[in-house]
Amino acid sequence: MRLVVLGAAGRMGRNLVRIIEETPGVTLAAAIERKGSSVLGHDAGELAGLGEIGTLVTDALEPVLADADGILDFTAPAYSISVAELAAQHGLVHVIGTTGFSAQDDAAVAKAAASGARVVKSGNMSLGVNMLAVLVERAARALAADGFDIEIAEMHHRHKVDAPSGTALLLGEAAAAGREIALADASVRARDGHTGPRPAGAIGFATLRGGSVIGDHSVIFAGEGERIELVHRADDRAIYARGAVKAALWAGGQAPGLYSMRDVLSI
Ligand SMILES: NC(=O)C1=CN([C@@H]2O[C@H](COP(=O)(O)OP(=O)(O)OC[C@H]3O[C@@H](n4cnc5c(N)ncnc54)[C@H](OP(=O)(O)O)[C@@H]3O)[C@@H](O)[C@H]2O)C=CC1
Ligand SMILES: O=C(O)C1=N[C@H](C(=O)O)C[C@H](O)C1
Repeated sequence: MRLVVLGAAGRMGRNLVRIIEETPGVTLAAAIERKGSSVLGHDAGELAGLGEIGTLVTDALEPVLADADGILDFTAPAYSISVAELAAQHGLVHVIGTTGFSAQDDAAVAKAAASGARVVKSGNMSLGVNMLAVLVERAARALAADGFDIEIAEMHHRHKVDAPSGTALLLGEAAAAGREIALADASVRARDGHTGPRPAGAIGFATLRGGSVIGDHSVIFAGEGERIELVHRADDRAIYARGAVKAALWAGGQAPGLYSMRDVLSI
């Protein structure tokens, strides 16, 4: 399967190039960066710490799509939406790891998936986080009648631009599904000043940013006199890149549509 990596010089882009190079059954079709980027013309393998692989970074996405099967996209929402439209036109697999989408952005991606793209979109492509989401949904369902409050805390590196993280929202959706409610009706995404007591049934979010933290997430079920904490800590961005490549290989065999990592992993 020939895969195009967008944002190839980014933190995730470099990991994607490394994982493609070591995974049987996939090859790097092109490495893309935006017009004017200082890395255009550089070897994508050099950027990824592999040495020369002969694929030079280019800003010309459309010409490479005719010879590609899929696109791996960890960039920014507006760009991911425009690429989803191209993926639909070319009938390609589009794996979207980008986070920070609005509801309107999500609708645009769903439209592209309904027009011919095979889209896998997830706030977190790792096996561990998607397994955690299964556990969170199960715990939220089992504890629904017992008055446990749900709080989701996340910490990421100082460069992260969106909050709460895509993973925190994915875990919030899992908790809401367990309680059979809509997350939008229950989520409390910020607290400041005299907030009053915690609303019953709220799903709260807390965001920390600093240093080089790759991604830590905790889902806390706080009851009367006891507390359950379900935690995932990422030690290496390769977990996301491996998940993205797995998603691309899986989506290649699916009908056009919008899929999640839980679909890919069958969990
Ligand atoms: N779902 C998952 O498992 C994971 C998701 N992510 C998400 O992936 C995204 C990227 O994260 P990360 O790699 O750390 O970020 P980086 O900033 O390191 O990389 C982003 C890359 O995308 C490029 N890019 C951004 N906007 C555009 C645009 N409009 N047009 C063309 N290229 C663009 C950047 O280029 P430039 O530098 O020129 O802006 C850069 O090369 C984030 O949304 C993050 O939350 C991250 C890890 C895992
Ligand atoms: O920006 C990041 O780094 C990450 N983003 C994703 C998110 O928003 O949850 C996934 C992971 O936590 C790393």
